[in-house]
Amino acid sequence: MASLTSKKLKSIPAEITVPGDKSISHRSAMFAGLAKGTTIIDGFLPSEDCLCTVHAMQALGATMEPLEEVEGVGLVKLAITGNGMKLKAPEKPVDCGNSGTTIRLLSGILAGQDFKTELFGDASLSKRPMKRVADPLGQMGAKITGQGEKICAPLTIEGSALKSIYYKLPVASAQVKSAILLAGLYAAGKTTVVEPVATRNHTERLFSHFGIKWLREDDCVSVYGGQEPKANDITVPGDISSAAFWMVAAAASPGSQITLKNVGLNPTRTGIITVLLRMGAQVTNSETHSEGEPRGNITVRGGDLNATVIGGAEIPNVIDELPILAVAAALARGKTLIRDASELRVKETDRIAAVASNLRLMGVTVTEHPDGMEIEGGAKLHGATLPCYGDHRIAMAFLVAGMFAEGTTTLEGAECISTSYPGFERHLDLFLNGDAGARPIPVVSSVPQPLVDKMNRDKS
Ligand SMILES: O=C(O)C1=C[C@@H](OP(=O)(O)O)[C@@H](O)[C@H](O)C1
Ligand SMILES: C=C(OP(=O)(O)O)C(=O)O
Repeated sequence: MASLTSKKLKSIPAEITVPGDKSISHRSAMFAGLAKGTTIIDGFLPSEDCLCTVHAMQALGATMEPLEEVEGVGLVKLAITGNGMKLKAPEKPVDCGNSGTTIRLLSGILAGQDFKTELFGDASLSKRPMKRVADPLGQMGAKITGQGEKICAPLTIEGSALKSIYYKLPVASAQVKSAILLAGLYAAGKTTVVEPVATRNHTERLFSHFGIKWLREDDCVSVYGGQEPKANDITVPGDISSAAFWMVAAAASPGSQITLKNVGLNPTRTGIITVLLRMGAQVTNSETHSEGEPRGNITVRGGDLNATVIGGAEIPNVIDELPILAVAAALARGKTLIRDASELRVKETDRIAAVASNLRLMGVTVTEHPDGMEIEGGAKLHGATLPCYGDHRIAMAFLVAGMFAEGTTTLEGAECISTSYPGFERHLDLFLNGDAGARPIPVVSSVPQPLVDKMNRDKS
């Protein structure tokens, strides 16, 4: 198993451009595969998770042409050609890898097909609850079966002619909301999802981009069935959830400054900026583009961080950033409380238990609660050999923690980082060793044949 090592940080680079947004890349590939005609996706995130979505859409009848690759990162520009909303039955079970977004959103799309599909994933995905999508999609008329009470993968999805529903989400989840809205496109009439707390709205924004009408009234999001996405080229902004690691590294380094270039600034995702500001970092953003998915540069100036409380309606907005915010809390003065975040227990691993255990191994006092944790900031961190629990966000968060610890910190099983951040190691190196060893990242515009073969592998 690959391990990655971190040590005291040498310098904060002036600028970093993180790869494309994961949520938007998944959805772009799905919508493009449902549209008749060709959509060019630029700034695509070629992470393991998003490639699973591309392979799935290929297995369901869409075609994909690779257009541009960045060395050490992967395919960042591709063309997807769909044949409309009616997909082709796949020849074999569809592999969703480690990706909750892939399996849950695809379930919504497959609920409206006239065939049966099997979806499976890796050991981590197979433990995550799919009942949250099986229940509403079942009410719409699809037949979804899975393993045990939580209806875990492998799932079988037997699509049918769907009926629309009015559904109150029992948990704040953009994946569940999106699965229902996607199924709503296949249902007669108006499908409405009521959110207990607002979650990321990329599906809605992409509906607009692909010409699908939807409406938001208070806490309700609705879509009418019978609409079909229209192919429309898209440029994906950088992922604020990936930028978060470097934002915290800079925020906790008084006197330093970093600019994260071309990051998505959708207000349903920028909670990390609010939290870091509250903790005492200086954070500014300059929006360069406000249509569709807003984007721009984020500049963080480090300072002495103070403890805070993170909870309530803020949680869905920082859900994937909580591991690295817990690291920020360990570096801050005072006791930070994270609450209302029990959803962290059903991610790639139990992120409350994993963060608490790894922080303790580095010398931090942490009290675990069912829905969060209390972190005593200000202790001197010491390096340690830590597990990732197969979770990319745990791996990256603790490699950043290692930059503030005495000695070295080793994350075992760090290959899981490719789930969301190809090229992470090269960026980490800029912090640990400075610019000296860095090479410019070449863009290869004609994609090498082995990659073309790899990308087309699942078509057969
Ligand atoms: O819709 C999405 O793209 C996502 C929603 C969130 O999950 P939940 O919907 O389970 O909260 C988030 O944790 C995940 O990384 C991506
Ligand atoms: C939870 C995550 O993703 P997913 O649910 O798509 O596996 C994540 O990226 O942190």
